[in-house]
Amino acid sequence: MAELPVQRIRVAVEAPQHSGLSGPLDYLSERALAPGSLVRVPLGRRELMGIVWPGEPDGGAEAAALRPILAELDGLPPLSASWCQLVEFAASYYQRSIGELALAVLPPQLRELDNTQLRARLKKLGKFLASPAEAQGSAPEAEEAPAGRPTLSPAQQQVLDELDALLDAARNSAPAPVLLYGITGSGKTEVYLRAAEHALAQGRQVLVLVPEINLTPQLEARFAERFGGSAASGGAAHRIVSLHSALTPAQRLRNWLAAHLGEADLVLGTRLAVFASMPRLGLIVVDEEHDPSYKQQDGARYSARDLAIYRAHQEKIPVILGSATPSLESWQRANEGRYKRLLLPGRIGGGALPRVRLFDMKRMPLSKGVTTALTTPLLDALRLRLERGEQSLIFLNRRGYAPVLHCAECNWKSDCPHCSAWRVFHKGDRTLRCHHCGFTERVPSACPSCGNQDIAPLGRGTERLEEQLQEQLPGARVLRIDADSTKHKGELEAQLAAVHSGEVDILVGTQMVTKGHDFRRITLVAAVNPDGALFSSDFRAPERLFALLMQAGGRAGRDAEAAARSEMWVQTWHPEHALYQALKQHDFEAFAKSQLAERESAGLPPFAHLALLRAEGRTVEAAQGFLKAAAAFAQAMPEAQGCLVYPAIPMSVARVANVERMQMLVEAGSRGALQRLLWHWMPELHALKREHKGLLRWALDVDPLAI
Ligand SMILES: Nc1ncnc2c1ncn2[C@@H]1O[C@H](COP(=O)(O)OP(=O)(O)OP(=O)(O)O)[C@@H](O)[C@H]1O
Ligand SMILES: [Zn+2]
Repeated sequence: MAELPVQRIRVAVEAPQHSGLSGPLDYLSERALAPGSLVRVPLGRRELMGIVWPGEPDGGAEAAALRPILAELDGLPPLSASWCQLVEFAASYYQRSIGELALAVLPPQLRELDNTQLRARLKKLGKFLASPAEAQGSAPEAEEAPAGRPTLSPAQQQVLDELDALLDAARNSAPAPVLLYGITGSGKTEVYLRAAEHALAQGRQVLVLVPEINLTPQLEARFAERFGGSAASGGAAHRIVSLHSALTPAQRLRNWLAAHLGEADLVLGTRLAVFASMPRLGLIVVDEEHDPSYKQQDGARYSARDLAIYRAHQEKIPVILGSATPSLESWQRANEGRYKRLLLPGRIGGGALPRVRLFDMKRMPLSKGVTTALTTPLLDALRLRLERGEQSLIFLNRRGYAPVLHCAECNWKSDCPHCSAWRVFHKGDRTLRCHHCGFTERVPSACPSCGNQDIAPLGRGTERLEEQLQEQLPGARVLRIDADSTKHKGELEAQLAAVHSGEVDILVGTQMVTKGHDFRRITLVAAVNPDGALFSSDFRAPERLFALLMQAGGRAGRDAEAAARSEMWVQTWHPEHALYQALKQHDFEAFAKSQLAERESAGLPPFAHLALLRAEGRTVEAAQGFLKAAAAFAQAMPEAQGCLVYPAIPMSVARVANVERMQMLVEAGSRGALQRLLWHWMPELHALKREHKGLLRWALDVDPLAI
């Protein structure tokens, strides 16, 4: 038999951008392969997974120089054209190579499989799917018995009607993104559930994004209760899977496969789930859309929220962004009419938002034996809750016992030898720990510098607050929830369950506990030390603080019956600050308006577009030298017209693990102008890296969140 002519096939492989291989590579195959198919190919001396990529092969190299595709993973339907397009867009927008991004967003285990292993996995998946649908993972029991489908509040009904109208009007075109602006406890989740029901009824899949892993169990439980096939859901079972980084590699692959094969109807996940392959996708929900966790902080620094909007547009499906404190980007787009703003103005049950009280620390009497966080009025308020059998939440965004240990004799402080930061005192395991590089030592019994026995903690973290509460309020059941208390699997779920079931009187925690949780018994939320963010050099710090405090306050009075006596306390040295004044009125709109006016006059996002170039070197000079050369090159580029390159400055924590870190901001009036500059600049940066030997790493962050 005559040999078939071999063909060129374009394959995306995981070659990092700096290798200079930015696009897919050509390989040879004896038969045509559908775009989106997974294949194994040689690259250098390695053999890797690749994805047959849509589009014409490069055709550059001689066929004789090309290598053959080794195998095709034939048990799976190919990734869809729109999935490939999403990846291609993200790679281009965030300046990464297609192959790097495409492979990085697949479940890690998938990349390792051969055909035999894949078949075994699919068989296992089949068994899993045959088992009765139940939430995957450890969804907590809902506290109250499921009430089935509640009657919608008039506001919820109106939102859903408007949503329907929007979809009707947008037949065959992409509906505008919906910004669901609803105060805390207004029933946004119920709106997501109904919108999901609608999509599921049409045979479509639904993707729900949440900012943090620890919010997935709660949401999963609510979706499972509604759609998981229990009596309350009316019997029709839908498969729900989650996708986040806390799953085992095997679970992640299984859930991904379930979505890809169209077997899972609902996918709940964190930012990485925005890349889930979902052939029947019909709705995307982004809960707490303002949350900074949607931005990936390394590798391809993508914003899952922004990609969700792109994906919805491309697939012509609705996307709902929900928040009580929308990001100023989204808020501005709604102001401009590009997003459709839908409003849930009141709490379910008609309860009020907690009364916000600002306590001026300058006028606070210092109570004996208690440092300033636990002021007399706060202790009284806590006692009152204890007497009434209600819960309180104290929010302090700093974990550990104290941020620094100090010797009053010689002024030694527990700095980290490797970072420009203090090591934090953790009393529980008697360590000094650097939260930047992880360097950990046992607490010295005397000052390492002068031998003084009397070294003392300065300041306070959650651990110390917990201890002080126990001292001041003996008998109160105090529980701390932060990254330290929840290191092990299952701890957070157990702790949250204890709060829900009323085994806790006072909850102390970092921002971990302020988000999303539907606590029913809290009537007092106190922020004891929030001022730091008011004076940050990051222009987004006030926006973040406002959102955090609104969200924290939103944990109080969620039960309408208790709403009237619910309070949010803010202990501050600056009660007159505009941010707190807006908070006092629960006035997000006034706050947004004033922030947007400031941003506009200062030429900051959303009125300008930013990229941040970061450089790391063993010395400041190495990092700076690279950035200076990069700036000089940019300034000479015709594409940089209308763009501004700022001088390089050290990052806020300049040295981490003995590496000096610098950053340089680039600003442009439009997205297009910024993208043009970056496109021409990137190849030069790769070349510059080779010239600057002292440079360890550089990275580009498009639309950076933390500056
Ligand atoms: N129509 C309704 N009838 C009765 N209860 C409802 C209704 N809609 C929502 N709820 C209940 O009200 C509570 C608050 O709703 P939900 O958690 O959806 O609010 P949210 O807006 O998402 O809050 P947050 O932004 O604070 O997380 C929940 O316990 C929910 O079950
Ligand atoms: Zn360190």
